Amino acid sequence: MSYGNTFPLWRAAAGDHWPAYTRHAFVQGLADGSLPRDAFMHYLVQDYIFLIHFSRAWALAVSKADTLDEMRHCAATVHALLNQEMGLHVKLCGEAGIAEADLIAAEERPENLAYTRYVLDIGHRGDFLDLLAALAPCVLGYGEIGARLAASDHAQTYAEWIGTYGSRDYQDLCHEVAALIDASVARRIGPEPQTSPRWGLVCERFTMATRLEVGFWDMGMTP
Ligand SMILES: Cc1ncc(C[n+]2csc(CCO)c2C)c(N)n1
Repeated sequence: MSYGNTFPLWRAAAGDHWPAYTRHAFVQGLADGSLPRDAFMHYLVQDYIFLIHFSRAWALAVSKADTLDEMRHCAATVHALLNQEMGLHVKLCGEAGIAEADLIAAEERPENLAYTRYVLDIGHRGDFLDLLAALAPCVLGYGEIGARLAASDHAQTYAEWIGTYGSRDYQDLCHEVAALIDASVARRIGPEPQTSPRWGLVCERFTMATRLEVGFWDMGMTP
């Protein structure tokens, strides 16, 4: 299973960093239910802050876009993040006795800050495609993880999380983002992107964001 044409190339360019992210011990713990509850709650609190800054990055993509189609897609993502995806965090944290005010007041961990500010920095100094390359591991990595875990014989402990990212809706979104990436590559680099001097740099953005995802899971395991 894969998403589009560009993503498999970027994923291959990331080498061992990709499985270090998608097959991390944190992910294994979600699948078999062995992840300690306090690690999961700590991850969710940090991820709430992560999503705030990620929304800012997608909003930056709206202003970096060249076409209305790109603008519409990115604006819809900002809306979905702020008004839907963060709701899962508020709900799961609420069930554990953590109020939304506590989420907003939580102290951001450096690994979290490093990741989102890296993406924002790439977005500020690069173009739309640079920004998409830095955003892609987040969206498509969770898509891969969700699809794999949902299709496996997973424990019920974290079934809601697995169900969110393994869902048809989320998988459809991943295919849409992959199509957005493919169109953006064709538009900005051309039909043979791998021969362009830009290609290596774009792969670097993707790889660094992948490494920062590994750091985020590591952080999740140390509440
Ligand atoms: C550390 C971390 N990485 C990825 C995601 C997943 N995610 C973040 S934003 C978004 C929607 C579109 O960008 C998705 C799927 C997460 N929640 N936390």
